[in-house]
Amino acid sequence: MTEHPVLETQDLTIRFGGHVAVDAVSCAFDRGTLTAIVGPNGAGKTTYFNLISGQLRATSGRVRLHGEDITRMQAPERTDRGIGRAFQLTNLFPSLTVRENVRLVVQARARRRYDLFSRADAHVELVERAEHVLSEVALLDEAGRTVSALPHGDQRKLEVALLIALQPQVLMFDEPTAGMSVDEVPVILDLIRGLKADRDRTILLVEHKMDVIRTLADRIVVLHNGALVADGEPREVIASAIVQEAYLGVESSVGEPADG
Ligand SMILES: Nc1ncnc2c1ncn2[C@@H]1O[C@H](COP(=O)(O)OP(=O)(O)OP(=O)(O)O)[C@@H](O)[C@H]1O
Repeated sequence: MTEHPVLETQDLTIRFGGHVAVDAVSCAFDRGTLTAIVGPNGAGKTTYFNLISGQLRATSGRVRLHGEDITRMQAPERTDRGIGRAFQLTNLFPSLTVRENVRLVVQARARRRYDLFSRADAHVELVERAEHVLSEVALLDEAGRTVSALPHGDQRKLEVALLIALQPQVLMFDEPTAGMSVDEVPVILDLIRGLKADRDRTILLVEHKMDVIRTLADRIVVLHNGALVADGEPREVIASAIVQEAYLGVESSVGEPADG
């Protein structure tokens, strides 16, 4: 039996009026890999993410998860099946504590997936799972704090915690370090690196900062005008003529020297 890639897009396309924002993108993502999706502003990166997570419907083409066609599924159904997208700050409950926020997601997940509520020890298990998630993102010490009182960096950690709480197999991060201070960035990168260490996870990362991409990505996919123009091992892709031409002139952060 052929093993399907965890996630795959085939000729995935979306048009907004006459504008093709994602143009016949075919790409497969395997278990245990972290792929950075890069490209100039307006290249279609976020739109591609929206098509995968279900926020947008494709004009044509397919999205498959473990070989199953999910192109027409709504976003929540895709989440149930294992596609998790990092929460934005707006999804947090600011007046609840960190722990309460995590428990809510753990609980919602359990209710949908495991029917844990039918079991006597369900509560204990949910509590333990939430504590485990909190420890994974090093937020145990802040667990009792109200979200609105958390420093910005910890709120961003909580976003990652909520993603983990969903127990997705595919984890999608859209510019996870955007708007972060210099000392906050390494913390989130360490978290993503830690997630990557679990070889069952498949991570997709939209990111502009080339130093971040260099340290995290196993592979780089380049979008330009909605189309996939390069795909491969980071060093090769960065050095390729098409990236030098199509990307370097436009996105200056990519032009920084390699760190070895
Ligand atoms: N809902 C929409 N309606 C019309 N056009 C859209 C819509 N969403 C995206 N676009 C257009 O599709 C193109 C791709 O946008 P997208 O946000 O995916 O680019 P991006 O690569 O994520 O850019 P950035 O790096 O600036 O975030 C842009 O030209 C954008 O204006």
